[in-house]
Amino acid sequence: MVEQRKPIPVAEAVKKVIGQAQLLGTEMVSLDQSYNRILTEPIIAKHPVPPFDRSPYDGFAIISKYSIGASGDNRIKFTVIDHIGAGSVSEKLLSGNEAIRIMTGAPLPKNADAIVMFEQTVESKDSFTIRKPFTPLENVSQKGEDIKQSETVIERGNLIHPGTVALLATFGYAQVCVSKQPIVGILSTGTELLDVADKLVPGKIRNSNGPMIAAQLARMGILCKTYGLSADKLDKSFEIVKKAAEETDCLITTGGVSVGDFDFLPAIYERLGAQILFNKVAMRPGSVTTVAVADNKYLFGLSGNPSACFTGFELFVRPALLKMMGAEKLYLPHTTAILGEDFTKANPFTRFIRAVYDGHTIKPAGFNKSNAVASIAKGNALIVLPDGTRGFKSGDTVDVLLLGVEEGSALWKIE
Ligand SMILES: Nc1nc2c(c(=O)[nH]1)N[C@H]1C(S)=C(S)[C@@H](COP(=O)(O)OP(=O)(O)OC[C@H]3O[C@@H](n4cnc5c(N)ncnc54)[C@H](O)[C@@H]3O)O[C@H]1N2
Ligand code: MOO
Ligand SMILES: [Mg+2]
Repeated sequence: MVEQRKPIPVAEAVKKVIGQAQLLGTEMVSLDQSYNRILTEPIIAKHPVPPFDRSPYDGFAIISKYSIGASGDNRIKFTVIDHIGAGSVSEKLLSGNEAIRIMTGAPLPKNADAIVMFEQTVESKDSFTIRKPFTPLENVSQKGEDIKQSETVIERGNLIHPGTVALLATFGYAQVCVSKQPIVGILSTGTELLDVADKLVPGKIRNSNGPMIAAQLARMGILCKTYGLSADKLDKSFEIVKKAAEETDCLITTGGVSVGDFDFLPAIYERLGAQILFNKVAMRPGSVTTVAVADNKYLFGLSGNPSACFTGFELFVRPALLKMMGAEKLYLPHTTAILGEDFTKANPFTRFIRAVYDGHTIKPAGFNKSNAVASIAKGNALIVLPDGTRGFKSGDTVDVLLLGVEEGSALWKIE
């Protein structure tokens, strides 16, 4: 008799998975190695930004009150007494209608309080005239206008992206405290599997799941240990899984999780004494996705079917690894979009359809069965259709999860 499995809703499955995450420690990395890592402490402003009042334009620094009364009919003249570029400080004090020629980024001279852009002047040798009055602080980039001293600019748990790198550099973080990364193993199970470089022979296919998952991890900045291929032999597979689980924080297997005669992952989990969090999710593809925990380590039993495998990674593995790294934004960013074509197939389970999203409209990325490969390659998003009996029409608004976005969302929006 085939085993009857009880499907649980996707949201519940996600919750169960992230509930098991064991926090990894922290480590220091150099700033140039910090991209894509998770900050373990907030970035607090060590000084104001900018650190001094400065000129945002190429022009002249003046004392604004000496420009009062300037107009087209009454041009006021200023005499230039010094000349500075960014990186230099003028030691001169202005008096009356004196000005300092100043370039963008240079600090405002001591008693100047306004900047006149070159375009606002008529220049002669060592002097210029203006035709409008300037107010105090006009055209001045003020100290702290971007960031106040001691302000928490970025909270801990955020991903370090190029903007974060710029901020860290601004405050002089040559070393950055980030969370350690999980050691993740990948094992592709299936007697039918060949290596990428192998020639096709009858009944066999090349392993596409292993390299795909390695790339999904790489997209998160995580390296992996590859355990290669394992034929569907219970004892042998058990030994490899046991060893791989010992050597990693998280082992991702693909294939062998369903109810087939050669689907041995359920038996392997049992032999390991692993706690099964679930072995059926009310979703398509990936309904047979199984997640277990043994010795505080994750065992992700992703389906062998490529689209199911891909989806299982994005929905479950990704947030779990991010949670282990102390990240706050665990989930694929959610949006809604207009369905660009009919999708009439009814859904007994929540359906995740690999799709092409152009920022407004979204369309399924072609052949969309669980065993499809092309749609994974073509898609940049997942359409999420709720369970129910009706199909969906072109023009309907649908839920969308975005793929490949650097930083995730703190909220899970799918039931
Ligand atoms: N009687 C039932 N049969 C099946 C059920 C079920 O509920 N009752 N579930 C179906 C669903 S849904 C899926 S999905 C698959 C899941 O199967 P497994 O996770 O056990 O995976 P395999 O049987 O090992 O392989 C499935 C399919 O994927 C191909 N595959 C496997 N590994 C790779 C790889 N590394 N690269 C590329 N392709 C791979 C494999 O050759 C099979 O074609 O079970 C259904 N059956
Ligand atoms: O797990 Mo299967 O992918 O639902 O089709
Ligand atoms: Mg199977």
